[in-house]
Amino acid sequence: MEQEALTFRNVSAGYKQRRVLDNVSFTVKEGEFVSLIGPNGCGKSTLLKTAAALLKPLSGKVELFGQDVQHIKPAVRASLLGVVPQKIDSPMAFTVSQIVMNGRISSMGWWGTPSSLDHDLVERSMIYTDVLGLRDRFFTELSGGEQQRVALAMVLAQEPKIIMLDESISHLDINHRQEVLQILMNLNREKRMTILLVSHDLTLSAGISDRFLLMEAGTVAKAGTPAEVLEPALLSRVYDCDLTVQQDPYTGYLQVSGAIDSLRRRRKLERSVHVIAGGGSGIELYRRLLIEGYEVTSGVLNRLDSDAEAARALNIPVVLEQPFSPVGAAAIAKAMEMITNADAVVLSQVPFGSGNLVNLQLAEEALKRGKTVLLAAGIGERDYTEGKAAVDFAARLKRSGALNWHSIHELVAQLQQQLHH
Ligand SMILES: Nc1ncnc2c1ncn2[C@@H]1O[C@H](COP(=O)(O)OP(=O)(O)OP(=O)(O)O)[C@@H](O)[C@H]1O
Repeated sequence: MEQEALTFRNVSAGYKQRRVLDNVSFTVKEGEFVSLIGPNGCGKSTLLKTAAALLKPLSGKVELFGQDVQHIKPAVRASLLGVVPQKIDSPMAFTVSQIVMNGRISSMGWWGTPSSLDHDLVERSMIYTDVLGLRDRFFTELSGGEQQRVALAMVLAQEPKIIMLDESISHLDINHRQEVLQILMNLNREKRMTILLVSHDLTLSAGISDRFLLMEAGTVAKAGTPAEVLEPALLSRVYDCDLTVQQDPYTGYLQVSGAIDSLRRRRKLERSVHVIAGGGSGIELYRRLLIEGYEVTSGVLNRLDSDAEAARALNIPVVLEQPFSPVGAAAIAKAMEMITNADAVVLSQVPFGSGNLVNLQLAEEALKRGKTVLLAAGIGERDYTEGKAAVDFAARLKRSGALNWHSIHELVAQLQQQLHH
């Protein structure tokens, strides 16, 4: 049976103020080539740092070849695991060959003298990664792509059993990217080296990986073969945008792409959306609706609300009311005018209290005027009114034809369907 190279058992981990990984469990078997994918900030680098014992789990356990990674001595760990980070900060003026020789330090000790084997491994790694010509240059003076190749050379010189690469091919030109991937695939096939590659190039990764781990907000949303994970509905949800997956009829390779058609088509849509928000819940809606090409209006908002500030910065017309005072008739009339001019009304994930319940009345009026009304789902968790008035209101709105939305991607699709067909 294949040995488990890397195993996360119910691992939660993160930084002082912020828990990032939430009860993550998965296994990478020895000899597998796995791509770790997921949107910016979902926790891929944090996962690698936890695997490399640079971060201690808050709970759960990380095992490297069956041993708790926290209990493995650093020198032994270096013989098992090499990490090519996103970026290396070299504090001192090291030359390229000195940096690559660092990969050997754990096996010879800080004060040890490099043996001829060490020199051979360093030389070979530099040849493989095409950095031999840079050997006497200072690392800090290299380009981003050259630095990435040197970092890989250092890890290759380390001769670990598993290599983890954190977007380490992102700066490489197409030629060097192919070469580095070829090196990784050769090591994987010929030496059964286990590879865990953080990648944003889903198409490329699909062609070279045995399996994908798809992360979403600190959890593993799905693990499986590329075909199992590259599923348009799942990807569109996790990346919160429209993605398509096609299979090349000749090679059988999967290709993931954003909707280029809709990008090319994108122009002013001549449709307007009124957003009812508050407390910062409107900012992402404003951003996405403007990018999609809608005219946006918003309100009623409290004058000091962060959404009011964002709307001002984005030139979005808003109806404002003084803070700490009930919404007055003038503001309500102004908002109603905006709603009458809008094609749709979107309610954000704003919490409701007695002070802003009037916004739900505005939505009700919008429905009466035949507007499309889209309501963020889960109002029950955001209802701070007495007697759950907002929940009752939302139920009434739904009975009158309001639609629910769960993600901005879904909201954009619903608007498209309601307003453009
Ligand atoms: N040193 C740190 N201290 C506090 N928070 C951090 C630290 N490093 C990362 N984070 C936060 O942890 C979350 C996950 O970050 P991480 O770098 O793991 O994401 P990622 O999936 O690798 O993203 P990307 O695709 O952008 O590289 C982010 O919200 C990030 O801001």
